[in-house]
Amino acid sequence: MERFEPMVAIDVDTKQAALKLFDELANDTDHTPIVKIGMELYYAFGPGIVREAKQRGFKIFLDLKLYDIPNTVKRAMTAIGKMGVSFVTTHAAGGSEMLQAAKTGLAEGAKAAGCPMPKLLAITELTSIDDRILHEEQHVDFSLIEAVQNYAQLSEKNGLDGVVCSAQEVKAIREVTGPDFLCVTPGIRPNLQVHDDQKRVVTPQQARELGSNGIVVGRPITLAEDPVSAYQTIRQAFMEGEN
Ligand SMILES: O=C(O)c1cc(=O)[nH]c(=O)n1[C@@H]1O[C@H](COP(=O)(O)O)[C@@H](O)[C@H]1O
Repeated sequence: MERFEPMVAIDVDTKQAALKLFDELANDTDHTPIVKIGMELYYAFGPGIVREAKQRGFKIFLDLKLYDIPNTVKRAMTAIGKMGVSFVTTHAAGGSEMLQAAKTGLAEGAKAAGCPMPKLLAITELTSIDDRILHEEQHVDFSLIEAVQNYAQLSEKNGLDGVVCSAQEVKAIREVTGPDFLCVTPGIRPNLQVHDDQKRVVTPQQARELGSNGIVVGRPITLAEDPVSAYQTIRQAFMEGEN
């Protein structure tokens, strides 16, 4: 099973804070994390922040969660495909036509720029959603696990490389998808007693045991007193199964 180095979500509000984290994390050259650039950094600082991360040798997970009509998603993905990033996200809820458009656009952009094709992942149900929100607010009649399984199947059928889900659903996803289909899992909390906006959480060690291909970790690293040491502890638990 393919297991990626942890993906560190650099969700910070200044360029200086982002560059500081890049520099600190780039120093551990034996275990370089994948850097996740999401909406906060990208909307504030644009493609320049992606270049800054690439210059330091990181693989980039550009997490912009595209969700729009197929034509708009295709064109945006074409632009993203030219950026030389390694992972990209869209929402499975956009449906098969949008998912295919995302893949086509991404491939066209990558080809035009001579970049490798990034791995295209679909968000299933955000890890901040629980059964109550799904039923009471979104009026979905299926269980969360069933909804996630459905989105995983839909994504695989439309040629995506994998999904973003909680590690809690990985086993259920593996029952309905092929062995190479990727499950990338945020909602990682080394201390499960900490309650915040994440609802479906597991420890790094549990994510490993549940068969996650890659963990996405933000605040447990970015807000730690020593982010590099927090990263190393989390990495070891996920990659080597030690706490
Ligand atoms: O696409 C994502 O990465 C994502 C999907 C999801 O369902 N839940 C989720 O938390 N994320 C991202 O993963 C990161 C989690 O950060 P922390 O909650 O601070 O560890 C954030 O950057 C989220 O945007």
